Amino acid sequence: MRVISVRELNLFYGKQQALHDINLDVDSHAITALIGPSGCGKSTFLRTLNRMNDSIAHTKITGSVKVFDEDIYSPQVDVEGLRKRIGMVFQHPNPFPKSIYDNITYGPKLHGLTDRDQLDEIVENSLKAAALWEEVKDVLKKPATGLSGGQQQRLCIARALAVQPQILLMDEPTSALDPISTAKIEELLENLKATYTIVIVTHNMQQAARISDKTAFFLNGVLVEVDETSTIFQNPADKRTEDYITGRFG
Ligand SMILES: Nc1ncnc2c1ncn2[C@@H]1O[C@H](COP(=O)(O)OP(=O)(O)OP(=O)(O)O)[C@@H](O)[C@H]1O
Repeated sequence: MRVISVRELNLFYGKQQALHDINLDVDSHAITALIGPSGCGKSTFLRTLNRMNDSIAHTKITGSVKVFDEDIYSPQVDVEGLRKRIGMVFQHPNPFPKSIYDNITYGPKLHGLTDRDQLDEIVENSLKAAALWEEVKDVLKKPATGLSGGQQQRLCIARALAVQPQILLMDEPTSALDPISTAKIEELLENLKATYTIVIVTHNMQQAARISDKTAFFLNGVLVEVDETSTIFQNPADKRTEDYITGRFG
């Protein structure tokens, strides 16, 4: 099933056009990887999917982004509600300077949940889903900032899951992590896709090849090609994709 449908999307930072006529569909319960050289517009595109670009001054968008058939740029859209449905995890783990427990309950409390038992359950379920529960279950009241980088990133994933999103956007979630933490998060994403739809920006082509079902290749703000990941890496249709994945540039 198609969850996100982007049509003729253009994005301008002031006079500079960063995205040109993007058309892309994202399937449910799959991992879609966005790859391409630095500055090609991957992060900009990712931010358009939950309106994170709203907070950047002088940004203009044309075209449409539909999530579950709803145009997310229509004036009636409740942006806070939208971001509850479409969670985001960033490149550098950014836990709040609070306890592990309070990091997870922050979102649910913001949305009005106060029942202690329900909050406890959310903490346990989210940490289990993010494969962190066993490591932290006895130190839930300790500061999140005391965790390792890889644990902090899994905590940020758990925090995103705590408000029960339908879609997870991830902007290079492992680029600041060591290989063991990266492997743990990749394994985690494989498991999460049974429940969530995931769109991930990655600089690491092997990572895209390992974990994603579909891969979209961006170059200079243009979506050059999107296809099954195996096709993109073994038999791309466009010469520019082939040049990039074989390391001829970027
Ligand atoms: N907040 C901003 N204001 C103005 N221009 C921006 C802003 N963010 C990005 N850009 C420009 O838009 C273009 C695309 O940048 P973007 O960060 O989306 O690329 P990227 O592919 O994610 O790059 P990287 O892999 O280096 O993170 C670049 O030319 C960049 O300079």
